[in-house]
Amino acid sequence: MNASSATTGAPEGRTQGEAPHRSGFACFVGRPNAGKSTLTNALVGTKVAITSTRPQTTRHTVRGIVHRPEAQLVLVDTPGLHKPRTLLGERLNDVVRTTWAEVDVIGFCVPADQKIGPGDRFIAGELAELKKRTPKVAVVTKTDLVSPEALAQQLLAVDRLGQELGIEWAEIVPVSGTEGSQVDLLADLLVPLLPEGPPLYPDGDLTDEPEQVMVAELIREAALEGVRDELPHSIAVVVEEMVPREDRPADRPLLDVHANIFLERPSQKGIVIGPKGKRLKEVGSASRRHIEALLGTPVYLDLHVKVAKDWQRDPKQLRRLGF
Ligand SMILES: Nc1nc2c(ncn2[C@@H]2O[C@H](COP(=O)(O)OP(=O)(O)OP(=O)(O)O)[C@@H](O)[C@H]2O)c(=O)[nH]1
Repeated sequence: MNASSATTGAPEGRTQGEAPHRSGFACFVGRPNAGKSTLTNALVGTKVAITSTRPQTTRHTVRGIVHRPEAQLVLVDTPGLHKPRTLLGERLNDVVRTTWAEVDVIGFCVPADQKIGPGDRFIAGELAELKKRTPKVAVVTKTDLVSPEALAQQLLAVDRLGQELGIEWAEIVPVSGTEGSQVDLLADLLVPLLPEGPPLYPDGDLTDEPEQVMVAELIREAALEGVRDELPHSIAVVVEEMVPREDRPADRPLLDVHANIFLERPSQKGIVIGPKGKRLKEVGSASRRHIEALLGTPVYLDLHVKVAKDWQRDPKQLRRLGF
């Protein structure tokens, strides 16, 4: 495809074909809780990646797509890289490294409100080792939490970190995902780092993640809300079926969603289900609202809690649960 046919809708004042259309993949890396998912959502403008106040909740590679007249930026949201303790941990790290090797630009996220620590160094060290000369942009996140002076210090610290490790940051950009501040600027800076090429996805697509996986993530997010620290890594959600209810009038459709919440141990059931099933009901209604918003249709959600013993350590179970 030539450049001009891909730049339809170019802003006024720019003739078509002046700037070539660019498209490609970007991913944000950084320690758990660095604000990667929030930033992805802010860039895409809708809730696609899963955020949580708990670390390491993003398990699936969720892509958000930023559509611009002159460019298409596909965001690949990777799980936090961490020292593997279980088979699942190892797989997650493999997923992260594979993702890094495939993208056109990498955003290294460091929260503005925390000193650069061993976690950041570990990841930056891995980035420095990357064989491919993929451009790397340092993103200082959560700028709304700090004073301008503290932010300036953090920008300098990130610059120094790059020099120490031999990483040449293509840009160093401060942003706030929650406030949306400088998010557009970040997109503006990422776009020129993408290769020339036609759009990779149809206009209007926000993500190519299968709907069922996104629905499962929404349920998992609701199930994690407010539970003890030991649970997050023990919960997996599988959507077994999503079917439109038959015999519904065309103007009042209903989607039946059947999903299982898998836990590692029977003792965890009580936490998720709650007294007289109260918590599970709350999980159901909270996630149903999000699913309805995502899919734009009323949903009947049928949730079951099951125990899949030690699923994190069992390759067969991991595959069945989609890892
Ligand atoms: N104040 C403020 N909080 C933020 C901002 N970005 C993220 N947060 C919060 O920081 C926490 C972690 O954000 P996430 O976006 O889930 O972080 P993540 O890097 O994707 O985390 P993992 O999935 O664990 O790797 C959440 O509680 C967010 O609400 C920001 O710009 N400002």
